[in-house]
Amino acid sequence: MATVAFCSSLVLPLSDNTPQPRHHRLQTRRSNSSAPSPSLSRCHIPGKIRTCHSVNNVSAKARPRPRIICQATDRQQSKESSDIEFGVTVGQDRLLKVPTSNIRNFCIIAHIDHGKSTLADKLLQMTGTVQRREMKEQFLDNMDLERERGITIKLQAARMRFIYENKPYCLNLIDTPGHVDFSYEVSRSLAACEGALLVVDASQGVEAQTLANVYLALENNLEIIPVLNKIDLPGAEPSRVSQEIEEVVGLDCSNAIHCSAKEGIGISEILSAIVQRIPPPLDTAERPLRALIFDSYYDAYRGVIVYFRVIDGTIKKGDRIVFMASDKDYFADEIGVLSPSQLQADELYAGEVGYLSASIRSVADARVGDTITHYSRRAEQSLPGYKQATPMVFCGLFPVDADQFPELRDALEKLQLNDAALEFEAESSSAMGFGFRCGFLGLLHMEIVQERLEREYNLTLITTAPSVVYRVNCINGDTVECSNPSVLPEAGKRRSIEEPFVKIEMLTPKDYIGPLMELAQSRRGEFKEMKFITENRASITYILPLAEMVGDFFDQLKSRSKGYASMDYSFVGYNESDLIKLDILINGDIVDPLATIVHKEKAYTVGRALTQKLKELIPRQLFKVPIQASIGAKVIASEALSAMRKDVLAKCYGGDITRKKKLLKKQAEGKKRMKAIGKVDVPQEAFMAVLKLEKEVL
Ligand SMILES: Nc1nc2c(ncn2[C@@H]2O[C@H](COP(=O)(O)OP(=O)(O)OP(=O)(O)O)[C@@H](O)[C@H]2O)c(=O)[nH]1
Repeated sequence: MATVAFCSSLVLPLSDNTPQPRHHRLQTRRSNSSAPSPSLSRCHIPGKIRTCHSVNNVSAKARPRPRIICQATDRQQSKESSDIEFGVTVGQDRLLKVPTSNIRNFCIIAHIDHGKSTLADKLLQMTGTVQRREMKEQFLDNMDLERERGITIKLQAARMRFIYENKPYCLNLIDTPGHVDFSYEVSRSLAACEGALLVVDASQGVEAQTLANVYLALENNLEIIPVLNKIDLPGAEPSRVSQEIEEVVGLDCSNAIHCSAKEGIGISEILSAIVQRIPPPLDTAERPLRALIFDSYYDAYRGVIVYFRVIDGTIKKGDRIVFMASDKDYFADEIGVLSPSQLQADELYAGEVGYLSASIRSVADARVGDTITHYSRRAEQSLPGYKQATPMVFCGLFPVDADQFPELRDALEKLQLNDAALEFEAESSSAMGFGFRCGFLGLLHMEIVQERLEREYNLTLITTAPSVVYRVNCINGDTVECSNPSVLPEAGKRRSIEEPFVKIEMLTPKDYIGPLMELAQSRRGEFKEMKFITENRASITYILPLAEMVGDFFDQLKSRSKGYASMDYSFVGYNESDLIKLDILINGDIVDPLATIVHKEKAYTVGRALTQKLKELIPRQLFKVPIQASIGAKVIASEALSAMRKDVLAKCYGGDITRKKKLLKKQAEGKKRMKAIGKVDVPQEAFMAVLKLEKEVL
C-alpha cells in the first residue's frame, strides 16, 4: 500500500512499521518568535483585490525578504515547513532543486459549480499549504465578486508539498475559471500543466462545459483523472455518472475517484493519484528559456506581477527577459513561487511554476499566453497558442452624474491595467452626455466590469444595450468595423453588413429538447445536429448570431429547461445578414442612443415594443408628441403622446357653437406653434427603461 503523509497537523496514515520519512525540514527566520509572523493580507490595489504575501501589512517593497535555510530532520513536516518551499534557492542558503521527476503540474477542470474551488481549497488544506485558521472558503477565489457570486473569474496558482512513499513532491495547482467568457485563460492554464483533474458533480453528470474543457485538455495532451464530486449528496449517482463520462467523453472511469470536496472525502486518493498518474514535466533546463504566462495582474507597488510556468530553461532573479509577443524587455526584479502567497526565490527551473515582477507598467505588455525568454539567449520560437483576447461584446457606459466623467475615465484606466481584454474609447451622445464605449470578452465580463466600477469606484452608470462588432462592406470597397449603431455608415453607402456567428452546444435532458430548439430557432439559429449522449440526455448544436446571444439567451435557456440544461459556445466567424439600423424619433428628432442594429425580420417587433415603452415613460407635454421607429425614412411603428390640454370651453357657458369652434381652433394653432418650437425632455429613467427593454427584445 502506498504510504501517504500530509504536511503539518494532518493525520498521517503511516503504518507503525513504516519508517518515518527522512526529509528536509525547512525553517525561515520568520519563524523566530521575534519576527512578525507571515499573514495573508490583501494588497490595496485599486481596481483589483488580490491576495499577496505581506508581513503585517508592510508593503511589498519594504518587507524583509524571507531567508530559507535547509535542515535535515527526522520529524514530520511542521508548521514552519508548510510556510516554506523546498526546492527554491534563496539568498546564500541554497536548497536542493526539486528534481523534475518530483514535480507535478495539474489543474482542475469542471463545469460551473461542480466544485473546483471547494476541491482546490481542500487540497490546500490537506497538504498544509494553507493553515486551517487562514482558510476561508474558496481560497483561490480572491476577488470579492468571485466569492460573492461563487464563480472563479481569474485564475490563480498554488504550490503544494505532498509526501508520497516517503518522497516529497511539489504539486503545482493552477485554478481555472469556469465561465465560457474566459475559455482562453482556461486553455492557457491547461497548456501549463501535464495533467488535469476532471471534476464532475455526481448528482448532475456531464455538462456542456465539462465537455468543452475535456476537449481542451485532450488537445493539450493532458493526463485526465476523473473525479466524481459531491458523493455526500443524497442524489449522487457516481456509477451512472461514471458510465456517462465513459460514453460521452470516452474516458476510462474504472479508476475514477469518488470524493466529496465539502466533507473532505477522497482527498488523499486524489493527491496520490496526482503523483502516480500525472507525468512529471520534461527536464529541459538546458534549453533557452521559454516560460508560458498564464495570468498577470497589476500591483500598485510593484507593477504587473506575471504568473508563469517554465517550459524550457531556467530563469534567475535579475535576468533580462523579453516578452516575445509584445517584444518588450525588462529585468526580473523578483521571482518566486506561489505557495499560494508569494515566496521569493533565486532561480526557477523547467517544469516549475512561479511569479515574477519587473516594474512592468501595464498588463498589456505581459499578456496571458505570451512567452518569456532571455534577452541574451533568445528562444527561436515562442510557445504555441498565443492569442490576443479580442472583445466580442460592446456597450456604452455613461455616468448618471455628468461630473463623474473624469472619475469614470480614471476607473476604466485602472481596471485596464489589470484586464488586458477590456477596451474603451470616449463617446458622446446628445441624450446621455459624455461616456465610453467599452468592449468585453462576453456578458459576464461586462457585468463584472460594470459592477466593479459601481462598487469599487462609487460610480452610478447607465449602460446601453450590449451589441456586437459588425463588419460593414461599403460600396466604395472599404470595410468598416462598427459596434455603435449611431456611427453605422448611411444606407446608401453600405453594400452589406456581416455579423459574428457562434456555434452553441446545449446539453439537456430529453424533456426540454422542444423548448430549447424553439428558443434557438427564435434567435435565428440554424440547426446543425442533435445527438443522444445517453438515453436521457441530448446534445443540440446550432449556429446562431452572437447578437442573439448577448441578450437574455442564457437566462432563457435556464428557465425553459428548469435549470437542467447547460451550454457552451465558440466563435465561428463572420457572415452576411439582412441587418438594418432602426432609428427612434421623438417629435421628429432622431434619438441616437436609442438606435439599434436589428435583423430585418425583427425590426417591426422591436420597433413596436420600443415605441410603446417610450409612450409609457415620457411625460405628456403641452403638445402632441409622435414617437416613431423608422428604417431610413420609412416609419414602421408609431405611437402618439397626447397633449395636455386646458379646457378652453370651461368659461363659455351656453354660447354659440361658432364661438366654441373659434376657441378650439385658437388652441390648436397654439399647440401647433408649440410643437414646432417645443423640446421634449426625455427623462433619464425613460432611457434606462428603454435600454433595459432593448436588452430583452433584441
Ligand atoms: N454537498 C456538496 N456540495 C459541494 C461539494 N463541493 C462543492 N460543493 C458546493 O457546490 C457549490 C459550488 O462549488 P464551487 O467550488 O464554488 O464550484 P466551482 O466549480 O469552483 O464554480 P466556479 O468557480 O463558478 O467555476 C458550492 O456551494 C459548494 O459548497 C461537495 O462535495 N458536496
